[in-house]
Amino acid sequence: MSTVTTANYLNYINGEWVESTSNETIESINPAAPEEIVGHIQLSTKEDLDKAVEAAKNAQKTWRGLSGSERGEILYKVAAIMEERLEEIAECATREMGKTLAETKGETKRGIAILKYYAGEGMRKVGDVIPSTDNEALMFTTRVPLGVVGVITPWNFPVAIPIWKVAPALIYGNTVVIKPASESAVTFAKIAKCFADAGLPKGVLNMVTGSGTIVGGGIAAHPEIKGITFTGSNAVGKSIAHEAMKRGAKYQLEMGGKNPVIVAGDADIELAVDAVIKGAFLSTGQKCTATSRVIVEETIYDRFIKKLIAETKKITIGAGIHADSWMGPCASETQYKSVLQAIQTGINEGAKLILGGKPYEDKVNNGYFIEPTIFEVADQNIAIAREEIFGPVIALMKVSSMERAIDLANDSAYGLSASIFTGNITRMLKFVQEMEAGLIRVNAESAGVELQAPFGGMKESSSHSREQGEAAKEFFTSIKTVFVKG
Ligand SMILES: NC(=O)C1=CN([C@@H]2O[C@H](COP(=O)(O)OP(=O)(O)OC[C@H]3O[C@@H](n4cnc5c(N)ncnc54)[C@H](O)[C@@H]3O)[C@@H](O)[C@H]2O)C=CC1
Ligand SMILES: O=C(O)CCC(=O)C(=O)O
Repeated sequence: MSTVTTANYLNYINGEWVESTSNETIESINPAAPEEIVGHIQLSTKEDLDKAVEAAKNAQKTWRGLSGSERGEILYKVAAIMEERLEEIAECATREMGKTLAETKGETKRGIAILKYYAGEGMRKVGDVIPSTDNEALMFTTRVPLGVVGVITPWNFPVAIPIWKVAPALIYGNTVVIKPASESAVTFAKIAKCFADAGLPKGVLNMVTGSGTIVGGGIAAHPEIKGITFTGSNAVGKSIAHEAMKRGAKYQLEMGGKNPVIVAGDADIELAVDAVIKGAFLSTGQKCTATSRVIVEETIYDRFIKKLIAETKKITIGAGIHADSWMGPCASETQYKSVLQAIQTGINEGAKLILGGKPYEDKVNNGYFIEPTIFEVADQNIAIAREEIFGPVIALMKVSSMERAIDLANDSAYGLSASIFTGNITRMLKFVQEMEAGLIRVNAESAGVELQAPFGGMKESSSHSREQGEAAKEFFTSIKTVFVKG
């Protein structure tokens, strides 16, 4: 294992590692041991951002002029370098935001697979031939990059999310300015280094770290940034949408979820319990696709709860870097406090706490650990049943019919992911038809998306666009319809 470093991580602008003009840095700390500084990152200024945007703009013409396969070759090299540095990147991500090493290794492998997928995309078709009503003409579509794209990413998937935005942006010929979340910026600096070491031309990818308002807000408002892709909270997502709309920029938002799992009377209880525990508590519940509401048919409710409690009690909590920890800490003090507050609100609003609900005491390092928490909820209007918590908390609800289960599941401002556990094909099909969610999962946990498939939500979970797979092309390019007459 590598030693902990308190190195200064610089911005990456125009192919150079540079300090911010502010001469100030922010500490990125280990949430499993908050005294430990993982690294110092730049507290950047608007001036730093402007330089990055200028570099990206200058690099754009040459970059878009390369063939897709030439751009793809570079992404394959980045993937190969990341493979060599997998342990270092995963370990850094675990130290920075707390999820277990098994999870960050899996996530880094996923990042590498995404790079390879989009490297291959450079050789795939970009348009269609469409029959013209004029039989002497040729009509077809082609696609062009947007230009400079701004990427604003969260801390909960410090490797996969930045890569699933940057890789498609680059392969379709855009240049990028990225602002990673401060809680995971050291990890992204290590990823940016892989791009640099793969020989990406200067200015094609630029990283500027710092405050959400100054750098993130600056990206949203910058007149030279033609597209913004964001994952994070609903409040910030909406502010980005307003800024982008004011100046006619394209935007794509992936935001919250309050993802339901329906457990029908005929469900395989063992399978459902296993999926609920993984969906709700892996990554300490800090996924937009995490299982948050569990809606169980009354005929199996008691058996389901008994098994859920028994299995949840087996969860081992501790620093993600230790192989025997199954669940790490919340990613930051802010998250820790906000989850404890949500639990208290649940108690105050009359939900029945049946397991957990307290900080998990870590006498050695005072990490931000919280026990896996399960509430029984009779009133679906209380906050714990409606608001995204982003922590290890489940709201359990009992229903008398599948109609009621689907109504309850749909009674949410969000619509990202939803699962059902049943062996009954009629129930499955009804769920597929009626559930208002971008990701429909049958006999599978609510989290865990495949990189080659479209990802995104309905209602307030996204800007109604989709990321990943071929869907990424829709955001990162503009279509041109070409009519040619000889
Ligand atoms: N959908 C998802 O995957 C995520 C959802 N969240 C939700 O958001 C809550 C708060 O987490 P935060 O880290 O504070 O999320 P956030 O939305 O504040 O941060 C996400 C990214 O946006 C940037 N940002 C912050 N303010 C900005 C602004 N005014 N303009 C442009 N960019 C800005 C941040 O620096 C970060 O890079 C969580 O409890 C969770 O409910 C958070 C992270 C990921
Ligand atoms: O479930 C997943 O694998 C992806 C989740 C995600 O994109 C998120 O939490 O932001």
